[in-house]
Amino acid sequence: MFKSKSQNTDNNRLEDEEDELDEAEIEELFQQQIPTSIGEEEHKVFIVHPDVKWGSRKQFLTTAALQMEEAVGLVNTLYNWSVVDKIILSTKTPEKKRIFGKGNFQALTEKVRATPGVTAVFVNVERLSPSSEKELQEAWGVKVLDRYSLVLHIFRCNARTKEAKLQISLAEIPLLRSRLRNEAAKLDQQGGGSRYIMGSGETLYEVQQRLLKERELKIRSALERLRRKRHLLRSQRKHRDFPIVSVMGYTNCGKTTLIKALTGDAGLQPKDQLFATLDVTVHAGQLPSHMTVLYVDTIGFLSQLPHQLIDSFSATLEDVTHSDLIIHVRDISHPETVNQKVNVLNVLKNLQIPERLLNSIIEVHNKIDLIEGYEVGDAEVIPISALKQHGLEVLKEKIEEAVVKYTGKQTMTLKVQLNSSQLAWLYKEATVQAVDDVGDDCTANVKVIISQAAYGRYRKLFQVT
Ligand SMILES: Nc1nc2c(ncn2[C@@H]2O[C@H](COP(=O)(O)OP(=O)(O)OP(=O)(O)O)[C@@H](O)[C@H]2O)c(=O)[nH]1
Ligand SMILES: [Mg+2]
Repeated sequence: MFKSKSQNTDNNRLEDEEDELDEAEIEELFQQQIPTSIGEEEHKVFIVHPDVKWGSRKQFLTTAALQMEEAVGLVNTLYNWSVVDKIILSTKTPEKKRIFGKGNFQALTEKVRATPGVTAVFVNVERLSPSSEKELQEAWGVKVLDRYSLVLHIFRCNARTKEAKLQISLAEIPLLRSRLRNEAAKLDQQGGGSRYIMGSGETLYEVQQRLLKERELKIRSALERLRRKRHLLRSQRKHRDFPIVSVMGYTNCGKTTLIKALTGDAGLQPKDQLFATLDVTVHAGQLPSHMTVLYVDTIGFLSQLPHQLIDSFSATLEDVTHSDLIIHVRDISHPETVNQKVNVLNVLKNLQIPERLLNSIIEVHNKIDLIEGYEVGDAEVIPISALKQHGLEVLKEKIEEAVVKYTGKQTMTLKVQLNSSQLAWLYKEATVQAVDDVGDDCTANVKVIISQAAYGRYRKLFQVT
């Protein structure tokens, strides 16, 4: 908790905290290649999507096709990777030890072996147990990946900031732990695993486990410190009273492009790849009445993002629960856009976002430039092209309307007596955006973002009509 008296002290503390975080240490944690990590080599990938049959054949095939498409998208995200072949297999137990039935497994093994150039098989399940990973690897003679290791690899390639790097290092811990357990079991079979290290009273396995635990604690405490810093920034932001608008949606739908278009922030880099944005970043933009709002760029959704990965990244979504408004961006040119919408809304519900905020969602249909004559059926939905900057004025008006509705804040220009305490009061109770036209009569036009309640008090206090 920060109990400093002035903002200045807070700032100093912020810097102190920053110093406590050893940059080199974070880099070391991150660079330490985990044994299962994939490296930078080129891969030609065979994708297997095992799925349990459910509903009608059509329903089954539709969902399986969406998930296969996502799997292909994941592989293509990596610039020197490509898909050589793909297959959907129905299975009874996709998450169990034996994923494939005997017949299926044999047929699959023959197919993989007969595929020229293949260097890896991506089995599209959340996690493979280390033993089945090993078994499949031996049968197919190539690297075997599950969604956890692949998504982690993609995150690793895209991580830029300290927080993202730490979160990835944390997400790797379960992989390291299960690998360690596996190795210990192997050593035990050979009769060496439980031997004590001379004089230490610990076995090798116990030492390794302890080191891993220490690594985890180190990462967690570094993350906690960053998080506290973010809380502080957030409370300072709140104090400034700028409305906060979170921009959310499926990965690659155009969130970053849209924020760039709304704010003109040249530092933003949209990319045609999944998970280009791994950190929550905040960018200021102006609405038609010149009210300043802060747009929060967020990590994109994916229908089957592994749970543990979501856990380590959910903290980054904390900011969203504190926003005033959500914009849900949809890539309307994507063949699975409807399923994607359902998925995003489900994730939002699971994030325990307040009801008020869920009701405030503005749905935006992006990439309309890719569909000739696109028309939305719903008057509440705003069609845009973030890339071509079409529809942005209408969107800004809609955002402003919603901000006023949900926050009670509006932009006003007030005529203020400079020889009274009016201006000081406004600085304290509202957000002063500009002070203009200081004339001879000692008045100024002051542009403020002010809540209805504060404006009521202002009028009463200074007897303004
Ligand atoms: N044709 C077209 N392409 C767009 C439009 N908006 C975004 N794109 C493209 O879509 C790709 C993804 O854009 P981003 O803004 O990085 O998407 P994002 O939602 O931030 O993606 P993640 O950060 O990975 O979740 C880029 O290649 C953009 O140029 C649009 O209106 N029309
Ligand atoms: Mg982005």
